[in-house]
Amino acid sequence: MKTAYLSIGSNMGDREELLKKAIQSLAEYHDIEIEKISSIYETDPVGVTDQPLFLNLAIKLKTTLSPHALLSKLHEVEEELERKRIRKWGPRTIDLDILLYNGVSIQTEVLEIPHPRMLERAFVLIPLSEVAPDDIYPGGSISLHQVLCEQRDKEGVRIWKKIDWEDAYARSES
Ligand SMILES: Nc1ncnc2c1ncn2[C@@H]1O[C@H](COP(=O)(O)OP(=O)(O)OP(=O)(O)O)[C@@H](O)[C@H]1O
Ligand SMILES: Nc1nc2c(c(=O)[nH]1)N=C(CO)CN2
Repeated sequence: MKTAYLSIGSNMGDREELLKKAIQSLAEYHDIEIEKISSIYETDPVGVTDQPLFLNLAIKLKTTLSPHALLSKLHEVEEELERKRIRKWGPRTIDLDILLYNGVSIQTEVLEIPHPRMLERAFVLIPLSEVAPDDIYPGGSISLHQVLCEQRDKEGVRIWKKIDWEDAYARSES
């Protein structure tokens, strides 16, 4: 089993419901085991700023899938949730990104790990530090917690809801 970290975001439609559905779809897949889910954060849009606020979270999972197979699974979930992408960095119902995968570095046309923009994004690092405080950023020797401490711009990211995810699953299954 390999360990991977994902970032999930939504800023269109019922944002919380879409995040939950994405996690549920991943959890139902036999090659993926979800280990940890961060709180939900409400975040100011980065890049294209004239768009609605996002909800963002991070998850830690174990998987037998290769990085490319995991990416295909994420694309499937995005399609299932009728991801609409109106413009680059613009509003979307759901966005799933691979941040880290088992300490490896990958640079291909379709997949880059670590995610190339993760270190600049407080909306990624703050949730990620909840689920991966002791993990080491690939190629370096500092932990993600230290990476976060060194990141100066933590503005525009507010905790929105702490969810007891076990409870949330138990309710949706009953
Ligand atoms: N680590 C990664 N996780 C997810 N997709 C990736 C990754 N590296 C490269 N990609 C590629 O990026 C493509 C475009 O992704 P997407 O449309 O979600 O970008 P974006 O969310 O608008 O911007 P950003 O990449 O800055 O988050 C995907 O189809 C995928 O092939
Ligand atoms: N706050 C926030 N801003 C963004 C986000 C996101 O998930 N949250 N995703 C983007 C493209 O991946 C661009 N900008």
